[in-house]
Order: sequence, then C-alpha cells, then structure tokens
Amino acid sequence: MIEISNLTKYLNKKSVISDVSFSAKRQECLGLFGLEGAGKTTLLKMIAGAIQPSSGQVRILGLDTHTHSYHARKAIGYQPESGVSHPTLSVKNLLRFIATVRGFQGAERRRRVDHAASRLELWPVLDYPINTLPPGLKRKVAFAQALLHDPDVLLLDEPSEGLAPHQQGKISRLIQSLADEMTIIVASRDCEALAGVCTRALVIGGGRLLADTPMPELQRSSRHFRAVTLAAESALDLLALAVLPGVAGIEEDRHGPGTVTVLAMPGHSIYPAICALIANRRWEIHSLNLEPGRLNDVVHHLSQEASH
Ligand SMILES: Nc1ncnc2c1ncn2[C@@H]1O[C@H](COP(=O)(O)OP(=O)(O)OP(=O)(O)O)[C@@H](O)[C@H]1O
Repeated sequence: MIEISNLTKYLNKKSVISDVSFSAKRQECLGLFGLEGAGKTTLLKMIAGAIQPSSGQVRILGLDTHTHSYHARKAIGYQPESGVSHPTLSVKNLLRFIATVRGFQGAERRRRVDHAASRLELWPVLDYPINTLPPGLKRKVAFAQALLHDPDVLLLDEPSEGLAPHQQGKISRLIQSLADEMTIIVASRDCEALAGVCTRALVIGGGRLLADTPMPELQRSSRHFRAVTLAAESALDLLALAVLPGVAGIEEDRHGPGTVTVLAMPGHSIYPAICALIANRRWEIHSLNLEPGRLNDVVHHLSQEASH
C-alpha cells in the first residue's frame, strides 16, 4: 500500500529527512513518533505529495507519487498540522468545496459531507467560519476533509492536539475504527496517547528512522515495562520490596513522597509477589498500578542516544 524508499529532504541546505525507508500494508496503523523538530511533519508532507523529496521515492498503491501524482493523490487523505486552506469559509462550505474538488456532486456530495461531519461530531459548528474555531476543532475540520473521499491511505499530523481528554479518546477510537478500511500513519509527539491505537511504531529523530517495530515490542523495551507503582500513606520497607524475586530496582518519586516504582527484570512478573507482601505486612496502599511501559521515555531515550 505504502512503500517509502531512501527518502531524503534538504531544506535550506540542511538535511531534515535522511534516507528513510519503510512500507505499510492495508489495515496497519503506524504511529510516527519523535520529539519536536524530529522531522515528522516533513516526512508526512512528502508522503502526501505536498512537497517533493530531494531524493528517494514514495509509492502509494504501486504508483510513484512524483510521476503519477494525480492518481496517487486520489488515494491519499491528509490532515496537515497547520490546518486547512481557506480558513474564512464556514465548516460546511469548506467540506463542500473539498468534496467538489474530489469530484463529488449533488446528493453524493451531500452524503459525503454529512458523513464526515458526523464522524468528527462537527454538527454544532457547521455554519461557523473555521478561523473562529478553537485549535482542537480546527484539527477536527482538517481531519474531516481528509476523510471525504474514503482514501486508501490516511495521513494524520497531531490529530488530537488542542482537544480535551475525552475528545482525544473519541479521536483515538475513530482512528482505530478507520484502520479496518485503510492504511493510517499518525504523527505525534505523544506516543503514550496512541499506544492502544497504533499497531506499529516508527520513531524518528534528527530526520532518521530510529526504530520500526510493533507497538508491543516498543512497550517491552521500556525499563518500566511491567513495573509496579505503589503509593502509601507512610514510608514503605524498600528493602523488603527490593529482595522480592524478579525485582530489578526501585525508583522513589521525588515529587510524591511515599510513591515508589518497583522495576521488573525482563521476563518477570513481580505484581503477585508485591500484592502478597502488601497483604502480609498490612501496608495501607492508596494506589497500586501495573505499568504498561513508559513509551514517551523510550522515544526520548532513542532520540537522545541518536543525537550523541
Ligand atoms: N521550511 C523550512 N526550512 C528550513 N527548515 C525547516 C523548514 N521546515 C522545517 N524545518 C526544520 O526541519 C526540522 C523538522 O521539522 P518538522 O516540522 O518536520 O518536525 P516535527 O517532528 O514535525 O516537529 P513538531 O513535533 O514540532 O511538529 C526542524 O529542525 C525544522 O526546524
């Protein structure tokens, strides 16, 4: 569905994307993760055909986006981070305009605009000029216009930024449901927020691809994978925790006295032993969490390593 080969981009004589290659199939949802300035937006723009690579190739459905740009673009929906063009139009008129550009007329155009507006819950703001909307809603409009033509490939650049947490959850569920129908690449600085949505993670730093791995693998690579964080009213007996089988170390929370994170050795499950210790010692615990792994730390760590 998507084949990226040795993609490189120079901007103002500076290398912004260096020799990036990967491919993705239908029903894959790829997270493109990296710190600020890592190159996520530039890479998405090249895949969308919005800017040309300095070298390398993008193929969508087997079509080179440079030599077959018209047909390749028909297969792509792109939600840019910068929002939509024509911000003075109302939401409805912008969606109608994009639907017309995509070749839809009459009842079919109405159906597509209505469907996209419903999916993004844009009904209450359909008649508002886009430039009067808050940033989160502008993102939703940009998302809706990317969906109008049921693309084979959907490219999303920070789709949830600026939205309240419950709205972010809705966007995640929408992305998850769309992944059944298409190939999705979603760029974000927040890897953790997309952990349950993406099947695969691409980590980019300094314009280079630092990791291309299934999401569960990235989670497993976190030193907090299967760690247990517990918070208590009074100080805990850290030695008793440290000598439990499979414990790799203990981190005390400098900002939360009484909160400790017990790290697990790879392949060990320490949660049951910690529960048994709490019961034996009759510790009064406020919270006890088995951690899935701290993905943003992993992305940060990979980026730091690559910059040295
Ligand atoms: N038009 C441009 N001219 C020169 N450099 C640019 C241009 N656009 C982006 N850059 C640089 O390219 C690098 C990658 O930028 P890009 O916006 O792709 O990163 P990003 O990962 O999307 O960042 P963010 O998370 O902040 O959106 C940055 O160092 C940025 O300063």
